[in-house]
Amino acid sequence: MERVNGPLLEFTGVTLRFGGVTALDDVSFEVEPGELFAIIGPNGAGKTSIFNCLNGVYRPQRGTITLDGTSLLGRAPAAIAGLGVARTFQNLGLFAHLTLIENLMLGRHHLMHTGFFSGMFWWGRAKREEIAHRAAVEEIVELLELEPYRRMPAGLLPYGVAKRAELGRALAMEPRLLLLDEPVAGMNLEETEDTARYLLEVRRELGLAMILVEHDMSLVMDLADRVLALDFGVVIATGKPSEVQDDPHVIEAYLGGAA
Ligand SMILES: Nc1ncnc2c1ncn2[C@@H]1O[C@H](COP(=O)(O)OP(=O)(O)OP(=O)(O)O)[C@@H](O)[C@H]1O
Repeated sequence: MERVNGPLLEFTGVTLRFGGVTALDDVSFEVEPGELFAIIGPNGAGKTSIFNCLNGVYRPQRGTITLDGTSLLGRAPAAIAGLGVARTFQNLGLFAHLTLIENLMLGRHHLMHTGFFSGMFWWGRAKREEIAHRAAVEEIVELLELEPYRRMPAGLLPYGVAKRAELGRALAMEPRLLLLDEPVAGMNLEETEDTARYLLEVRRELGLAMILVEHDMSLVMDLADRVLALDFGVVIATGKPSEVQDDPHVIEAYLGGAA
């Protein structure tokens, strides 16, 4: 069911428990189409748990999660990816022995209709499909300025380029919602600035909604349209970056964590 108006993602009243630990406590937020939405919070606040609920790895005990009005609850991760939710990982999720292009082509796997046997019998159709997929991948290579690394095995890519290639693989899925898990973790200042530039470029070119989990506060404040702050699984503030930054609960959560 495709809706014309309203938020792309509705995450409503979600509670997730592990034994005695409440990882998410009645968490609600919405993401609009094309919005860059950031989630911040100290270690253990529940940020990764939100991603894992969104992509079907965890099943919350309470609440609802819908993408364009379609419930994501109870669906397997592959099915949720098929509905248009892509994710990048804190630790790289590329296949080290495959080239950059091959890794990006794998990102399109769920979009391919032609299997091995139908490929044998419907050679023409399979060929046309392959060409269309390659063209889509080449557009991403161009957008992220990855041309010089096309044929390099992913395991040999410099760290910053490998992170960009992972972003490319997620984009190759043609997602409607992209989950970015600490995209600048382990990067130096130059790589961080490059990443910010590429994320803005992706947003401008593709108009894609993104949720960013990130510890680098200046990146969040520069890029995000809105920010949600969590502490011990509870939402303590939601709003524009400047509002959240000045919120006394947020300051308290961060200073408390540092003390
Ligand atoms: N599979 C699990 N089993 C048990 N407890 C878990 C599991 N996953 C998360 N938790 C707990 O849920 C809480 C939230 O963890 P989560 O990883 O979502 O936090 P986070 O904000 O992503 O932290 P970080 O910034 O360190 O990545 C923590 O107390 C964590 O120990």
